[in-house]
Amino acid sequence: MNTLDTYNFAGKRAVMRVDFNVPLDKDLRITDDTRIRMATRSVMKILNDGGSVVLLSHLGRPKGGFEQKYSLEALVQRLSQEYGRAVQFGGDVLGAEASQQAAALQSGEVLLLDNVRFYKEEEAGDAAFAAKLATLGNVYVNDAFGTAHRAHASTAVMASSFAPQDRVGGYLLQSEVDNAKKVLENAERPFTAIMGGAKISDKILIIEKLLDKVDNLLIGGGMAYTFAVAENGHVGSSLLEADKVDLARQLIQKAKDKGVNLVLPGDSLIADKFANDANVDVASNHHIPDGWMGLDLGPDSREAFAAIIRQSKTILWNGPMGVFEMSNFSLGTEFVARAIAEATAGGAYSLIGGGDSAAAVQQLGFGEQVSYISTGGGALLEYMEGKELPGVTALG
Ligand SMILES: Nc1ncnc2c1ncn2[C@@H]1O[C@H](COP(=O)(O)OP(=O)(O)OP(=O)(O)O)[C@@H](O)[C@H]1O
Ligand SMILES: O=C(O)[C@H](O)COP(=O)(O)O
Repeated sequence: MNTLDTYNFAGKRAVMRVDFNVPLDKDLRITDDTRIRMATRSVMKILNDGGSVVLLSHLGRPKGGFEQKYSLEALVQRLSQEYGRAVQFGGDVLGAEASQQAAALQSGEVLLLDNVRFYKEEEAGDAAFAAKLATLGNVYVNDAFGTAHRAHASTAVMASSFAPQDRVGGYLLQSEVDNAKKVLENAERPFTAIMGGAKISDKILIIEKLLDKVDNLLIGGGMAYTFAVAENGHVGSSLLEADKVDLARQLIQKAKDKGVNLVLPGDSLIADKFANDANVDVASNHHIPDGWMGLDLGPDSREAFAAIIRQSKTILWNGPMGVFEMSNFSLGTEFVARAIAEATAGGAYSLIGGGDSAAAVQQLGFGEQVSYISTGGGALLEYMEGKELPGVTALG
């Protein structure tokens, strides 16, 4: 892959795919700007070389066609502040204004175009659409790691409109791949993976893959209750994927066969409704009363999880341990985050992936105390599953 450091952008106009799919509140204010900040080094390298930049991104999942709530216009001010110059907004990616503004860019200038997903052709990976996007610049830079698992027009297909030497991987893309490789290929032992979040169905492939790699696999969050049922537990009204119980049973058996220490929570904080002001109690994960649901790790499990994490040398974490958005059910996630920070201070390598776990680590103030927080959710998991990332492959 060509890297930014080996390319001189003086006099060049880079069309750069970034993943600025950042969360916005109802007033269209950015609530987490991590993905913006993480791409800044790449943008500044091009500008400092004397090049100009045309930024392409998606935001959310529009139906195809303009929708204000998915417009990247909401980012212009933040980007201008980030790059220390007025970022121009060119609107519709295929509009006349966009191509005129792109053509008129001077050295050191930045143009942001609107959401590429306002065209259905983006997600379809349409070749003609991709070729039009490619006319916006004379060198293609992809720094959109978070979207590298999508074979879309702007993330992969348009690369082929450029000569191989003019397809460049950005710093973020490169460092994400390097960090993921470190865990996949050179993990120091004990290697512990912590999986949480809502659903097993999203994470089956990664769990299976990890069983070949890790010493400890800790499973928390909503998906733990399907495993509890697989062990003949009673989980009340906790989150349950009834059609995945057999699969959970198979994963438990596979872990045994492979000698992996699969750890399920022994207890949970249970609530009588899905709300922060619910009545709360503690129960064994196998004996949750009817009408109650497990919303966080219980006191024994959070200690047990933390103890294993503290003794680990490589740690991969994806998905919160409970409904951490509600303050009364965030303690399990906080224990895990703190234990990871402690292990990291003691020399362990820790990689955090997934939008919610990354947000949790930042919110709890441990952002600076882990080795790497990935900007990828699905992209990181797919890479870890051993799948090729089209966004990376397209760069050659
Ligand atoms: N016990 C539980 N019951 C219900 N929901 C839960 C439970 N534990 C965690 N969750 C929910 O799971 C959600 C996160 O799951 P998800 O699988 O999306 O995590 P992620 O992989 O970190 O995030 P992303 O998909 O954004 O990358 C959170 O909203 C959290 O409230
Ligand atoms: O947030 C993400 O994971 C990326 O921006 C990809 O978004 P998508 O899942 O809508 O393709």
